[in-house]
Amino acid sequence: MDSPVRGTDNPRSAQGTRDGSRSPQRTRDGPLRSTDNPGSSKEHGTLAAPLRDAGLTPLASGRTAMAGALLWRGSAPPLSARPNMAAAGGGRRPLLPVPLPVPFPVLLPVLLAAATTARLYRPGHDPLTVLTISLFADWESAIRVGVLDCGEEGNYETCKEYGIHYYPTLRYFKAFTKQFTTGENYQGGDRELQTLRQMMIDFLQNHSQELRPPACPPLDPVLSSDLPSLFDKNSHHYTAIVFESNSSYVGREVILDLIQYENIVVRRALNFDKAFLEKLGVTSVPSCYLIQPNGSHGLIKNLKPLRSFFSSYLKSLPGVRKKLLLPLQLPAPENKEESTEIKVWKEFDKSRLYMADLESGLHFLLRVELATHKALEGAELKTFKDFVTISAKLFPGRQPVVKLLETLQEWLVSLPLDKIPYDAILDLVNNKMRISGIFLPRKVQWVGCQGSRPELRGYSCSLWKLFHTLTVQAALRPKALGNTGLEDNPQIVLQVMRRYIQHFFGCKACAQHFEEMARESMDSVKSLDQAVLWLWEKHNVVNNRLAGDLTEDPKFPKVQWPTPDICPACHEEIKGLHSWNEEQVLQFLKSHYSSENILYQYTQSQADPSDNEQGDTREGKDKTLQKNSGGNGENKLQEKENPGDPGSKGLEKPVGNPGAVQGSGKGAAASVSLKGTRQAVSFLGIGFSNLDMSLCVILYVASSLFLMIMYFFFRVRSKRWKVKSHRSSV
Ligand SMILES: Cc1cc2nc3c(=O)[nH]c(=O)nc-3n(C[C@H](O)[C@H](O)[C@H](O)COP(=O)(O)OP(=O)(O)OC[C@H]3O[C@@H](n4cnc5c(N)ncnc54)[C@H](O)[C@@H]3O)c2cc1C
Repeated sequence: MDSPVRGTDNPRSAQGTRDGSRSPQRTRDGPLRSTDNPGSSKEHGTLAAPLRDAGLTPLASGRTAMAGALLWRGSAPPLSARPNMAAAGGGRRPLLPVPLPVPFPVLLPVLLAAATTARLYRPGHDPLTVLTISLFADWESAIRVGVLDCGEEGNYETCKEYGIHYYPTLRYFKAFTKQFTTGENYQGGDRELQTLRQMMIDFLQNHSQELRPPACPPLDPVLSSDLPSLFDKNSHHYTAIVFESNSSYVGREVILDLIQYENIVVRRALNFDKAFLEKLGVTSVPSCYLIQPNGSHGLIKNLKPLRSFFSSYLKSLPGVRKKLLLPLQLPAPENKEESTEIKVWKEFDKSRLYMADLESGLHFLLRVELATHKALEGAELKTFKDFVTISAKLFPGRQPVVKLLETLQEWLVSLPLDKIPYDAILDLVNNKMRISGIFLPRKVQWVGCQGSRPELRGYSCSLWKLFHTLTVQAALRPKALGNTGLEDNPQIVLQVMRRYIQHFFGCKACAQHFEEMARESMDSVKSLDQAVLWLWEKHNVVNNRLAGDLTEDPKFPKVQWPTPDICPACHEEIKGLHSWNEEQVLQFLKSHYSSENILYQYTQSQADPSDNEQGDTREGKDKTLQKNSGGNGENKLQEKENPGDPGSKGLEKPVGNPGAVQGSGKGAAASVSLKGTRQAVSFLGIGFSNLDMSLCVILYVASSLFLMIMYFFFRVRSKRWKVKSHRSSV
């Protein structure tokens, strides 16, 4: 048999030909190439399995992760990455987000990859999901990878707690971390798989010796002086030594690839001791030298000097086996929720605008995207205020939603603070003050924005629709922004959108692209009509760029919009070339994004029992967990109860009056300092928190005391006066 190992019995007599040194190889191979992780295809028939295998047990299952080492609290690569995964992984099923918290103490190092269902990342650029797969297989006893989907309702609070603003975000948690921490941010320049692997190795190596995870073998190179001891004939296992340059990661990757295998020890050595290397016949690096259990040894030849080649060769050695690990407690398959979601398809008319999409977008924006910011100040606060102002004035929504926006706007205007904790805003959005007549549905209900898979479309679609609607409304009602300080600026909606995307939109790459377009031509917009057309045109530029991209929903291909079937007059042909009739396009946009074109089907009514308790997501967390364990989401519940119920389109009239709203604005202002209040007492339709009640009591006691003091003061005075007048009369 032609073994690639050319044995020599004595390393000191080993000869080698000098064929020039090779620089360390860094694999640029695709993350899912079978050679990258030979075991992966077998071990990861589905992507759900690796997560469960890794002990990343969904909290919903109520079970703990393996050895209690790890629990994840939230989810994932932009679910955006999921379709990519499926494509890149040759039919692998999408990775499931792991809706679990990182528990403290953390026993093993953990890499948390947070992302969102906003799925705004291009396939090749988001290796996180891929990373989790390739690492789960072999590195898991040294480091685990968890994926948190910040677009998942049950994870909103976690993402906020961990301060995840952009996607994907990578956080490291060192082993044996006892106290709660939001982890170390990965600040790396790119998110290429190879870079991430190397970052993880650096992270492991930076663990202090005593905090190094027990299963993590030494990653430092063997000293030249210690090398001869590795040739000890009495060892009963293989010893592989990867000779490499100082900057190479191949050795460490191979070490980690083999940690779950018995009968083999992998070490790395640097190529400093040239004379010794020569004796071993090592003429180039990286090279892999193998010492057999019987003491014979030699350089492994005919192998490409790549990590994957070294690893798979070593794993295939006779007697080298994967260690038997204790079977994990596997949770029940988690996917029910998603598959149910996909099945319940809502029929819709693509020529209409659905309020459910706009409200769901607002809900996501206010309760998820912005809520990950602990406080707003400076430019962010200004952007938020302006966004709320234009929405309050222009959003063609149901009365309770508009009232909510108006209340929020008045409250923001009335607050003389430079910095506002976002929790205070959320209290108002969640109507903690129980102000009658204000209400924003708390659920995502995509209709015209639903995707053929849950990770497609959704929020980013609704955000486009929201801003198109706002530009059109501004053009249709030019006086709407009067007295707001934002009037007389035809670019105002676009500018607010630009700043919103810049400061808050989770997809940084998208924000960058949008900013480039804005810088290029937004200044040229001179009228409200031009603003409508500018956004339409730029949206089509984005559509064009993303056409054929894996983020594209096959059921909703990226096309130049509006298509001839919904607006034939928008299209013209001049000398055989397509051209837009912009006048017609403007008319079409003004009609498409007008109030008259909005359908209220599938909107959630205030009477929805699940919305009666408008607690914040912290309060909802327990409920969410219960919900998750039930395996079905609220969406589905609602769909069952209200499958496109036209009755739900009722435009709820606000129950309260303007006064109530005004008063509540002040009440909400007080809530800035009312963090932590939980229970509320309802009186005359207005909610009072415990703190409110305590303040009332204090005020009551204080005024009673004041009255008593005044009483005694005047009594004493009048006595004195009587005595005085008595004396004078005597
Ligand atoms: C500001 C911004 C920038 C983005 N940049 C990127 C990026 O760089 N890379 C990336 O991968 N993703 C980006 N996205 C996301 C991407 O544009 C889509 O939103 C996402 O892929 C979902 O696509 P969709 O099929 O739902 O249609 P979307 O493009 O989201 O469109 C939503 C709906 O708007 C209507 N519409 C379509 N075109 C127009 C138009 N020209 N004018 C008016 N209405 C229209 C249609 O009814 C369509 O269904 C960005 C999103 C936003 C909001």
